[in-house]
Amino acid sequence: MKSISLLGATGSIGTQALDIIRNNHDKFSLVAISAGKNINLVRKIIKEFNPQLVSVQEKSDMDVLKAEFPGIDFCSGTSGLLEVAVYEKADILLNAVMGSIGLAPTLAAIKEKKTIAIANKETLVTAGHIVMNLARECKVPILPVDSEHSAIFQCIQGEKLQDVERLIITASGGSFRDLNREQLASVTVEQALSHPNWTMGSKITIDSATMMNKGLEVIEAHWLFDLPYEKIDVLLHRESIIHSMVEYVDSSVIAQLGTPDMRVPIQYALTYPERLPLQSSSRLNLAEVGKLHFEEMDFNRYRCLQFAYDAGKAGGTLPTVLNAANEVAVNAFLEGRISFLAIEDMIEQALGRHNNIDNPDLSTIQDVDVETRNFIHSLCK
Ligand SMILES: NC(=O)C1=CN([C@@H]2O[C@H](COP(=O)(O)OP(=O)(O)OC[C@H]3O[C@@H](n4cnc5c(N)ncnc54)[C@H](OP(=O)(O)O)[C@@H]3O)[C@@H](O)[C@H]2O)C=CC1
Ligand SMILES: CC(=O)[C@@H](O)[C@H](O)COP(=O)(O)O
Ligand SMILES: [Mn+2]
Repeated sequence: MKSISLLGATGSIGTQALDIIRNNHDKFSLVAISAGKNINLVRKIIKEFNPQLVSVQEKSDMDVLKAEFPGIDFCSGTSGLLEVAVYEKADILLNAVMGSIGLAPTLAAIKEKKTIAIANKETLVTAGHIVMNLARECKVPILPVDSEHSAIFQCIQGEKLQDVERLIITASGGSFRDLNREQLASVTVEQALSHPNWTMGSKITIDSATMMNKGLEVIEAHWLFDLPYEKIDVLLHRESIIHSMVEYVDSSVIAQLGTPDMRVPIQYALTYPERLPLQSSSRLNLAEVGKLHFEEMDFNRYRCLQFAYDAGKAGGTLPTVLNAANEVAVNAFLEGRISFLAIEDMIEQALGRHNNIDNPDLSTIQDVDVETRNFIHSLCK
């Protein structure tokens, strides 16, 4: 039996993780959860899974829940995320919160020797060197949940890192893959939220449309697999059937395929190194799919991908700026305060004005994160 603490239990990844736990109650127990503001869903989760510790974003919500569920421990805010992350009865932290707010809980859980299953890519983008160094020091595994990284992880099992020629991360192209840059000027939030292949949280769906999601994933891959950016490529693949590939020095390419279903990588991270049958997963039928399509990435069309490669290669605090600027700009777009193309303009401005700091420590990263957010807020006014 593996005991799980789940950050972001009410989200897209969180609820799919609950599905896996629900279908394998003899293998997993959910001991602690965090949520944001979806209190009705928190109530349902408590009633079904009976976690012993629950954190919510707002103290007022916590007080309401405390009165309703006297046998459970509650906490709130950023300190609540930390408490859930280090909960003593948990073996695994599944980090499925959205944004770099997931960094501090991840570091705290690593120090407590929890195995980390990480969906929360922003944490690795903003401070990958700190997370991975600490994980190495504490001998804690960081298991990928992001579909592309899980695919790569599956493709490298039993292989040697020095035999890897390059990673090929696939990209669907997102909601606007058939639009040119002129057409992008007038797209709506509703259109942007309509991903062709995946149903996901709103922030990552916008990232997918700007191609920042792939940029974040390139940086995430750099840290997870310890490979230079020159060995990480992106390939447009409309169907999201090949979740990513690894090319080896002998020219062999190993790919991981499947229908787009995040429960596969979530479950693999939770069961690794074992596999479990996945209930009611739709099986891949390649004869039905018929054709798979591939195209080179156009870095002029998808400027955010170029920003991410540049920031990743430069290192230092630039990835922190990239991520923080993106989080605030995407939120402003979702709230209807800025246009779709303003997202990348603002990120470009934030990167352009930043004096990069080499090998930043945690407090430098936190300062740069706050400073960047303030800058983007000032642009959005
Ligand atoms: N969805 C997907 O298929 C994939 C997602 N990922 C990554 O996984 C992470 C989660 O994505 P996704 O599940 O789509 O996101 P969602 O927006 O669906 O869920 C986010 C979760 O985080 C909670 N949350 C948000 N802000 C706060 C906060 N300030 N304090 C506490 N909790 C908070 C939300 O709570 P509430 O809803 O209660 O407010 C919710 O539980 C992201 O990093 C994303 O990039 C990676 C690969 C695929
Ligand atoms: C499911 C998942 O892992 C997402 O990150 C997905 O990759 C988004 O798809 P695209 O960014 O390729 O559109
Ligand atoms: Mn992904």
